[in-house]
Amino acid sequence: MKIEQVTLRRVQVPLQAPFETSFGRMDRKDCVIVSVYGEGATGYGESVAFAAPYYNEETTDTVWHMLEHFLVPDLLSKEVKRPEDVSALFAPVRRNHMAIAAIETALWDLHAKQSGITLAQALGGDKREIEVGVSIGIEPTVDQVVRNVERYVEQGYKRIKVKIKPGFDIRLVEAIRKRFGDELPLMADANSAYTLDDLAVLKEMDNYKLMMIEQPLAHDDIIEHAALQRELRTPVCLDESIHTLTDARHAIELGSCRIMNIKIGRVGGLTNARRIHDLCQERGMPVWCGGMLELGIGRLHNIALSSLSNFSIPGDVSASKRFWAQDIVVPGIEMVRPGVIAVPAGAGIGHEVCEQSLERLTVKKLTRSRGA
Ligand SMILES: O=C(O)CCC(=O)C1=CC=C[C@@H](O)[C@@H]1C(=O)O
Ligand SMILES: [Mg+2]
Repeated sequence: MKIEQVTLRRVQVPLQAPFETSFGRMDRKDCVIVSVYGEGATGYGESVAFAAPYYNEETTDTVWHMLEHFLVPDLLSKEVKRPEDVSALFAPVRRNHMAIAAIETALWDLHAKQSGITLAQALGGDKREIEVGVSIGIEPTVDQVVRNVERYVEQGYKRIKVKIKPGFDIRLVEAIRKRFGDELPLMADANSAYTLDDLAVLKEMDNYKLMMIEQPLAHDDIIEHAALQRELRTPVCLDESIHTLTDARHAIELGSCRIMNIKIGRVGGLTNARRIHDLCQERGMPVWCGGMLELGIGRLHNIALSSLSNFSIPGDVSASKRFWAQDIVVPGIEMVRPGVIAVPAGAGIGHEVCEQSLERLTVKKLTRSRGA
């Protein structure tokens, strides 16, 4: 692969409406867009770290720092044959997975474009369409969340995920079941808000036929999740706890979960995401693709990844209008039928990136060239 230049842009975009989880409330996206240039093509990546370190330890500032001082200089001083080599190139770097993923995903896009194939094909995905779900934040009242669920059910989303926290859990799922019945594919995401002292509440969740409960316990735990899973009929799904292929293997072997959420950023890029997908497939564990309130670039990477066959549960891969008045990709991401998004047929991520919108949203920019 020829890589001649890299540009970093920090962009800030308001969300259509604030998004609240057990760890806080967000009202804008603040991320780094990476453009890598080579042989007349441009590959794009998008960092998924948030501005503050409450989902994981990375932030937009740490991502920028890692890219500027370590990852971009490293990449521009070495030869990379295939995007898979990037994981090996950055293997000596401890953690900072979201910074690594921001540039690794851009290289996958560049590689697919230089090869004239779709990103899904480059990854080995064969689905033409994917079923999608939506993630709904915490609101001041249960009624407001129920109204939001109604809106997204009407839009056809195939799976509804609601955010829960202690005191805003049983009442919520009970109200949703009462309004929509047991057939609605429903799950809850706790973002690590509980401990084993809350076992009674978590066991009560078993009464509501949830598809799964996501990351109920500590962000860095797989031991207590295994103990919890033994107590619950509802499958536990791990999100925050899985950073590496080894974490995934340990969680499977310990019985810490029955479903895995794969986020490209959390695991350091598409190569590792695919490895975890393959391992879960071998071990009979279904996976789905988690979202991080991405703009179009990140969403298109998620769509390509979701084209792999073991992504058998609809992921958090909602359409552009879920979060954005106007996306940075053209066309924006839309459903082709209720709850279904087409895997793009164009080379790489398959949609154009609107460079004008990017420039307008950019608050900081840096360009580095090979040999400069
Ligand atoms: O991007 C989406 O559509 C879903 C967003 C979402 O549910 C999450 C984003 C970021 C952090 C968390 O709150 C949560 C998750 O944990 O999966
Ligand atoms: Mg989650």
